[in-house]
Amino acid sequence: MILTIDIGNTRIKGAVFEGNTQIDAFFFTKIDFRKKIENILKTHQKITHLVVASVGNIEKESFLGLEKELNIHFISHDDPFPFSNEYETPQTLGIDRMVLAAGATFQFPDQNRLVIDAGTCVTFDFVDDKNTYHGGAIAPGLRLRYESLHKFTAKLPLLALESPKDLIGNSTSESIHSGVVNGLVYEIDGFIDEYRARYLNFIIILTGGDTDFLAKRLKNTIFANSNFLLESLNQTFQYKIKND
Ligand SMILES: Nc1ncnc2c1ncn2[C@@H]1O[C@H](COP(=O)(O)OP(=O)(O)O)[C@@H](O)[C@H]1O
Ligand SMILES: CC(C)(COP(=O)(O)O)[C@@H](O)C(=O)NCCC(=O)O
Ligand SMILES: [K+]
Repeated sequence: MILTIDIGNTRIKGAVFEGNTQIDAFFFTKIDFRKKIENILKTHQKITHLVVASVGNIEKESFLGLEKELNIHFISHDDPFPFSNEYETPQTLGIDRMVLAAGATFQFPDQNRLVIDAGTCVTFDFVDDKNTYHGGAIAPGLRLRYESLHKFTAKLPLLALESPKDLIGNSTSESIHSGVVNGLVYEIDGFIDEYRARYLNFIIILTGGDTDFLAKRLKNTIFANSNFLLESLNQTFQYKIKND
């Protein structure tokens, strides 16, 4: 069994896989991280491998000692990936984005794919039907937009995510909700339309912490799967084992 861990800039997510079947899932905070891992290992004693994709600031030291019981692998740029990479700066490409591109390649063969990950940042990643990775976009995520409006102004309050009542915000709060939520929804739909002008057909996968909130508000048809990164991490590791 494999314990996959995705360390993002907001949250740490984990899932246990037996082959391709997910049998458990977790959220961690930085503080309870180590203890929680130890508990998971106790609950699932058949875990032999720990596979980590990190763009956050938990360092390898947090895993110290676990390598006695487990085979630990940090996914890196040097691992085999199922696409050819045309990013001009492949060494600075986020490992999470590489894993998402790999998952899209495995799960949706022989087609153009656009992966949208609505996490701390909203990332767009495009892999074409010849399995060439092109890159995409990095934009601020929902929570980050609320926080930046507050942080970089004198008068704007910090609000929790809420559905705007209308397009036209009739108060400070409603104006912020409209600007953040409607703004991001139009932005994502706008990006998809521009991709469609270049590539007639492609499938769209939406993932990340804001998946469910955004999915129902987009006009485009997408595959919504908030678990896509962890599934892709499991598949990327299995691909590595086969190709090593
Ligand atoms: N419990 C939660 N804590 C923080 N953010 C959450 C939570 N539930 C949903 N979210 C949303 O998830 C987004 C962060 O997504 P996530 O996939 O966890 O980010 P990352 O992978 O960058 O750590 C935020 O924009 C926020 O709106
Ligand atoms: C863009 C990101 C910050 C997204 O992180 P996340 O929202 O998943 O926490 C991460 O993929 C990253 O650090 N990328 C490096 C730059 C790049 O991908 O080109
Ligand atoms: K992201």
